[in-house]
Amino acid sequence: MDGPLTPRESAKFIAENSRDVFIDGRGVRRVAELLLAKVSGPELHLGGWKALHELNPRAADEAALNWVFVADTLNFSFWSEHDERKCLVGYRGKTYSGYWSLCAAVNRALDEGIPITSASYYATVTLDQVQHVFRSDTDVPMPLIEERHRILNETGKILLEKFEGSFLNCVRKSEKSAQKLMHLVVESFPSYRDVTQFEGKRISFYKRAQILVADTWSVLEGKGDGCFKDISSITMFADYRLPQVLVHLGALNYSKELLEKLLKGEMLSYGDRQEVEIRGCSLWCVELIRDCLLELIEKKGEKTSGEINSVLLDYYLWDYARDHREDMKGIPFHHTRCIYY
Ligand SMILES: Nc1nc2c(c(CN[C@H]3C=C[C@H](O)[C@@H]3O)cn2[C@@H]2O[C@H](COP(=O)(O)O)[C@@H](O)[C@H]2O)c(=O)[nH]1
Repeated sequence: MDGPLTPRESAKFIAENSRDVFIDGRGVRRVAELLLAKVSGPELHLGGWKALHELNPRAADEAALNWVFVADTLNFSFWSEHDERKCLVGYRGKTYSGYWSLCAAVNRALDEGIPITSASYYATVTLDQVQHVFRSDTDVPMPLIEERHRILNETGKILLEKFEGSFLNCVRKSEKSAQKLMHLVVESFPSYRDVTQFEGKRISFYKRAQILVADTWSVLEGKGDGCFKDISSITMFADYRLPQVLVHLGALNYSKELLEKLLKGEMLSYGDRQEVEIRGCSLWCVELIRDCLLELIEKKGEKTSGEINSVLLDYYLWDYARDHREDMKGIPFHHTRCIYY
């Protein structure tokens, strides 16, 4: 049986058939112009992954790669039903929420001597131990903690069986191809199979597999085993934050019916038509923003600090969403509880 459409093909197909989510061409251009001012700065540069985020590893070694692998294996579903009551993790004097609460908990465990990034540990870690490692400072636990436990055991066992317990071996098998690494991860680890249906076609987003490839490229600083010649074929990562920021910036719009549903906080299930349209149109929107930005760079002869690709645009927009949480309060994000994003 043929595989699903690639994430990029999926996004194009969804955007062409979407009924409740729309890309705004003027908004795309406005975002590209916002980004043009940043192309020579640190935010749109590979080095930003370490320079701008204190919780990310500083090193570019096997241990740092195993850190990235665990973080991206658990990189899903941090949103809470009531924003004022959520999981928080205090680490080295700062309090972290959302995705960063996961990273803070991983670093806290390592500081406590718990080898949470070692497959030989998490392949058989117990639920109690996982609840301890990812404990919250509030009475709201990290969402889907049982699923996280199941996925750690499953993923750890496979990493031990197929890759001698080291994600570096998985990276090396991909021979410096981002696409090969993405597909090797999806084939090897079931929890990364972010695939669903739309209008009778099998489509893929591979959100966690793509961000794993991107974070591998970043932690290895684009050098050695992380020198992916095709990193620009990786698309943005279809999560629940990027749609929110794209709507906030005017590049994406929802139908009245969908907006009302989201404002009420109604849940969408993984694979629902509207959930797929939100993810697919967001992905395609970032591809169009990238195309427009590359045109502007060409036209204006802007100096860039390296190759501009969808990975760096995604990182920038995700960080922008984090930094503009207050301004975005009125823009709902879609609530889907799943292990894929
Ligand atoms: N599209 C996209 N989605 C991303 C990320 C990241 C973390 N990457 C950072 C780490 C190092 C790099 O420097 C990146 O800045 C997490 N997520 C997703 O967001 C959601 C969590 O959001 P909140 O509840 O607000 O924390 C959840 O679905 C999670 O899977 C990204 O980069 N892009």
